[in-house]
Formats: sequence, structure tokens, C-alpha cells
Amino acid sequence: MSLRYLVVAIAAQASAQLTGRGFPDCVNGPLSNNTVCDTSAEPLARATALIAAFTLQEKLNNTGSTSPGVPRLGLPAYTWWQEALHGVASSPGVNFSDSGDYSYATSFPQPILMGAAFDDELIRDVATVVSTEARAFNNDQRAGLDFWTPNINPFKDPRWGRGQETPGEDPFHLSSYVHALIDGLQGGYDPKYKRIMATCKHFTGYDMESWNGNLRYQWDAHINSQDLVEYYMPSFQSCARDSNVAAFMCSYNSLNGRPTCADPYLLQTVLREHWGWTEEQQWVTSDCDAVQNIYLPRGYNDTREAAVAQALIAGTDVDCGTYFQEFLPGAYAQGLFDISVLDQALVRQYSGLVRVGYFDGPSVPYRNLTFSDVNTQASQALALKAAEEGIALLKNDGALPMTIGANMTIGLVGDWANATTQMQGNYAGIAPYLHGPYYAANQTGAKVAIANVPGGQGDPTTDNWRKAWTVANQSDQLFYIGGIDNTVELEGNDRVTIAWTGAQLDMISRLAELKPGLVVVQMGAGSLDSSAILNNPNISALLWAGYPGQDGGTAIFNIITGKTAPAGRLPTTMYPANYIAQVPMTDMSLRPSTNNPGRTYQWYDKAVLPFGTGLHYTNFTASVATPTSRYGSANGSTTYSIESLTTGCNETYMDRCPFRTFAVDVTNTGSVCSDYVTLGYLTGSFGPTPYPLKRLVAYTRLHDVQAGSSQTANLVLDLASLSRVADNGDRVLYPGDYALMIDNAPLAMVNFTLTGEAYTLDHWPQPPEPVYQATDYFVGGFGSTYGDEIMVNVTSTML
Ligand SMILES: O=[N+]([O-])c1ccc(O[C@@H]2O[C@@H](CO)[C@H](O)[C@H]2O)cc1
Repeated sequence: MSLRYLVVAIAAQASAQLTGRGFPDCVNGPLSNNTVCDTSAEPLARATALIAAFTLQEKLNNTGSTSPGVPRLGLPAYTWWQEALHGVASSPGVNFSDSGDYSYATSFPQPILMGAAFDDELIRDVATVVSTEARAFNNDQRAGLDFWTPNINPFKDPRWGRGQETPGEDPFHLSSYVHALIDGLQGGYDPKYKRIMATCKHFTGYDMESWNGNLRYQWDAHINSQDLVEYYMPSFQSCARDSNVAAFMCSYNSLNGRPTCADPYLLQTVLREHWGWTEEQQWVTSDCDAVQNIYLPRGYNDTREAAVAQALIAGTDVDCGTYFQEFLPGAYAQGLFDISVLDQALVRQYSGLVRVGYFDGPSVPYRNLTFSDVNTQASQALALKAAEEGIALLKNDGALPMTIGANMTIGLVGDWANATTQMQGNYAGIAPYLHGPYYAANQTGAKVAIANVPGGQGDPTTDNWRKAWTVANQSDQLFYIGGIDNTVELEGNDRVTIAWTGAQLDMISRLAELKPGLVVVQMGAGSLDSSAILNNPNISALLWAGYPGQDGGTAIFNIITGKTAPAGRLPTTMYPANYIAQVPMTDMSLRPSTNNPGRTYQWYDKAVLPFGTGLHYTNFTASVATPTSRYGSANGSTTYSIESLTTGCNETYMDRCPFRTFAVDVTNTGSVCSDYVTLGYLTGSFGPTPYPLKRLVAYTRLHDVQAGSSQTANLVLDLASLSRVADNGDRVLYPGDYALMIDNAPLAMVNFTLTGEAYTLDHWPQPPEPVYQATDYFVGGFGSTYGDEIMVNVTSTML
């Protein structure tokens, strides 16, 4: 080791001791003789031995997101709160340096855009880079080993400010996406050493920040068992049961009258018992201050001590906040919980750390990762690829792809024209570079004129309009790059309109009149009613580009110029602007009813642009080849008995049993090489009425389908895909007529019939009766309750 590195290492060691970071010393430290340091022992036994060495006070101290450790035992402090939504992110446990090494990390697109790629391999690759970079940060004592990602609440209501953090609205899509993601973050289902610990959040029924006086910290989601199992639970089941995620986060909202962090039905009966999530070794954290919120503002318990005891007993193991640390001592003194419950929570936390090798010294794989493994050329290419794969072409009159020559002047108008950090969205880290549209336009060699203005404010005499007009007049080709961003959709902030904001449509239509052939690029996650753009013959093309990350501008211009062919698909429904007047955010039901036109593509058919929309620069046809199956093969119309489907499967969970693999031959009949996302929807008359319009049951992305050639997409259907959810939450196979339909405007169709008696694949544990409190819904003004204890008097009514 050179002197310089020795000095740096000693300084880092000293700083680690000061901040309490670093690893326990299992060689010379006080724990060296404790079983926790015995690498041959089982993780559970190791964590149990560690906790047995704690005093009562030490146990009570280590219950919060900032845990002091036990200096007496040489156990360092540990911060549980790290974020990594689309790259290692700025958060309490992550420490970017001011310059040089560790001053940045790869910044991928927001999940909403990566979801639009419908490419699970891409997601696995992205997550592998994120976990690699997280480990490098950890090795330099700049981050812990658990990360509070992913956010997999389905993006059901187009107003939700946090929809950008999710892969979209469809529960099957989310489940499949998150399975690949956790695989990449953790390094497989049950590796000896996890790469990092992932955390599925927010469990569950959370998809509203602030609507009509209802705040996320206190509102109560009323969800029946059918909607819960069918829509709100699948992504979490995928996390717990099928992906073995290390951690869960309970949410701010209550569910059917019970704060989720104090609900044993959710945290014990469903999560740990029904889904078999390893009871002793995986942990639940609360959302930040959600434990406090049980008491204030909810008043769910009469005292703070009762609230913390109830959360702990229910199965919340870590409190993001300080309520456990402050009030568990009093609760214990009052005899409100048994010490074994606290022991169990601590064992769960620390066996999590055992499983990432926290106690195992430098022999642990990943300990040799350094800053040279961060933002490598391959990771940069992957960030670009992820953005390109997600971008969806929504309108094209043939103008795209277009040649942009050096002899041209191109004009960029709109408030995303020179985007930088805007491209990252929320829960971002520090990117190595931010190549926005203006940067990328300049790389084309053309002259670039720019008016970085936020819409037209409806008045053509304004300065913004003058700037835009000047640019338009100079341009051979004009682009409008706008939409929405974190100023209108964000955590804590749901949208109040799903029309284009800030009179952008007015400016777009005037610019299109001036410069026919205008290309519009729509940024942001949430639905925007683009009818006027779609119907305007002077607008040649509309691209949706979400939040595209560090190389977003390059991705946009690569698509525009045809360097990359677009194949992304909308992961959400784009609704008409008046949709939000038809259903309150607080209505959690999916099916249409008197005050609800139906939610998501499964139940609503008046979309401006449906889920799955995405045009290409070429044409595709598809046919379903002879399928392969345990039950023989057949094409066209076939009949199966339910009995034959359910016998002979050895899966632990019956719904995982395979039904058939449909081999879909996809042919590129046009002249441009392109990716193609094969979407498989199930439709038909079976199970409880009403029937969904259709339901995604399989997807796969084909890469580089050459012009004039074919590739095969294997769509695997299991019994869960065939099943419907009964009123009581049971997952059931029903007799009836089924059709598998390939793509939105179906390119191919296979019909089959199931006969016999309905068969229950999964008996849903019945919930306790809902407990609705008078203060479930608030009307009128309400100050923020986060982090303070001021209770504001409000009038309350049930909607
Ligand atoms: O006080 N803060 O700075 C603060 C910041 C974010 C915050 O939100 C919560 O914290 C995140 C923890 O992962 C959850 O996804 C989110 O619901 C809650 C509190």
C-alpha cells in the first residue's frame, strides 16, 4: 500500500469510527468470540447470539432507522435508510463526496420509463449495476447495505404524484418487473451473500399523497378483498413469496381502518404466514414516521406507548423515525409487549445484515468493488439503452425517423428543451452527466435554436411566446419538448389536472400552424390528454419519454433520427382530461360503478391512448405456433378440463403451475430493423362478472428483429394467469371461454375452453372486519402533519 493510500485508509477508518460507519471487527473486536462472527453458523443462530449479548437498553436503542449500534461490543452504528430507485440515490444513509471518486453514480431512467420497455432482462441488468455501485459505495463507507427500493404500488390513479417511481398500472407487469429487479439487486433468490437488501414498499393500498384534504399520513384506504388480491397485492406477493426480498415497508395509509404498520393481518397473516416470507430472518420497516402517525394524527391508540407496542407486536421491526426509540422503553415498563417480540425484531434486522456479509470481513464477494466499478462505460451504455427502450412513439405521420443534417437549423421549444436534473425525477442520486435534449441536438451537427420556456400562458403577446416564435421562425424543423415534471407531480403532491398544463397546448397548436411538421416530445410520468395533438394534422409526431435519466436527450434524438427504432409501450392508460372529475382519488375500487367509470385498461375503455400503445418505424405480424405444454399441444380452439390442469404439478404454490407456453412467431414485414414487445392479453367470459375487458398475462421483448425476418416470443402462462379472483379474495380457475390475444390491436388470437368445476388455487386468509373511524376522510384545509404533533380540528365526513 502506498503512503498516500495508507493515509487515506487511516483517515477513512478514523472517520468511520466517528460516524459509526464501517464493519464490526470479527477478528480482534469484542464480538470475535460471539457466534455472530462464526461464518459456519446459520444466519438465524448468528443474529440470535448477537442480540443475546445486548442489554435491555441496547435493544431499545437499536430500533430506529438511525441505530447507534453497541459500542461496548464493537458493533458500529447503522443507518437503515438508503434509497436507490433508479441508481444509488441521495438519502440519509448515502454520502456522495463533493468531488472526485464517489461524487456520482449511474442515474438510470425513472421506473415508469423502464417499465415501458417491457424487458425484464433489461431490468435485471440495471438492478445488477445498481447493486454493484451500491456495494462500491458501501466499501468506501458511503452507504449501508439495505436500500428502500422498489416502490411497487400500482399506478392506478393518473393524479398520483409518485406514479413516476413505479413501473406502471398493471399488476402482472409489476410482478414480473419486480421479480427481475430483486434478482438483480439481491443476486438471486437465496444466494449465500446477497448483493444488497431490497425493500418492497409501500405495503399496501398506498397511491395518494394529498387529495381534497386527505393526506397520506392519515387517510384510510377502503379496499375489498377482491380488489386487494387482484390489484394491490400481486406485486407484493411477487416480492415476498416469489423473489424472497429481504425487507418490506409498511405504508402511511390505513387499510380498512387499520394503520398498515400496526396491522397483524397484513404483516403477519398475509405476509409472513400466507406468503411464507421467512418469519425470523426478514424485516419490515415503517415508512418514515408512519409509526408516529399511528398515534398522531390518527389517534388509533390512546397513548404513544400503546401505538409503538402495537406496531412492534404487529410485525414492524424497524421504525423509520424515532418513535420506537422514544416510546418503546415506556411501553416496556408498562408491560405492553414481551421482550421476546423486541428480540425477534432485532434478530430479523441483524440476520438481514448477516446475509449481506456485514460480519464476514474482506472475503465476502463484492468487498473488492471500488469506484472504478461505478458508472463504467457499460453502465453508461445501459443507462442510454434503458431510456431508448422505454420511449414510446404515440403518433407518426411518417416524418420520423428524420435526417437531421448539418445544413439545418433545428428549433427546441418548451421547458424540457434544456432539461438536466429534470430528467432524473425524484429519488435520484448525483449523475455523472446529464445530457438533455439541447445537448443531444447539438451532437447532430445541426445548428440549434432554443426557447427554454414553460408553455405559452395562453397569451401570444408574452415574452415566452416571443422567444418561441423567434426560434420557430429560424428553424427548418421544430420540436416542442414539454409535458410535466416534478413541479406538478411529486411525493406529497398529486396533480389537480391531467390536461397539459400552463397553456402548453395553446402554444403547441400555434407553433404547429407556423411550422407544420412539428414534433412533440411529452415528458413526465402521469397521464396527459393529448387528443389535440393527436388530431392536429400539422403535428407530425408525438413521443413519450418519461424521465429518461442521465442520457435522456441522447435517447430522444437517437429515436428521432432513427439511430434506434422505438418499441416502448405506454405502461399506463392515458385518460381524457375530464376523467378525474368522474372518480375521487379516495375511491379504491377498480370496477366501474355509479361514481367510478372504471380504472386502468382492464375496466375503462375510453382512453385517449390505451395502455400498451407504442408505434414502430416498421410493421409486424404475428402468428401463434404450435404451443408446448405438459398437457400436449394444440393450436386454434382447444378444450381442457380443470382437473387435468391441476393434477401432477409439484409447485409449492399451485398458481405457479405451468399451463402452456405459447410460441409467437413475430415477423418484421417492413424495412426497418426494430425491437418488438409481444404483449399477451387474456380475454373472455369466465369467473365473476363483470369480466375485465382484457388482462395482461405475459410479455416479452424481442430485440433487433431484422426487416423481412422473424423471431419467436415464448409467452409462458401459468395457472395464476388463467385464474380470476372471487369476492372473498380466493384465486379460482373457472370454466368458460378464453382467448389469448397478441398485442393491443390483436395480431393473433388463440381460443380455448375450460370445462368442469371451478377450482380454488389459493384460499385467501379472510381479513378481520373493517374498522372504519369517523375521521377516515377529511374535507377542508389541513396543514402538513409530517414530523410535528399539531392536531388541527377539522370537520369530517365519510364520502
Ligand atoms: O422527512 N423527510 O425528509 C422525508 C422524506 C421522504 C419521506 O417519504 C417517505 O420516505 C421514503 C422512504 O423510503 C418513502 O418511500 C416515502 O414515502 C418522508 C420523510
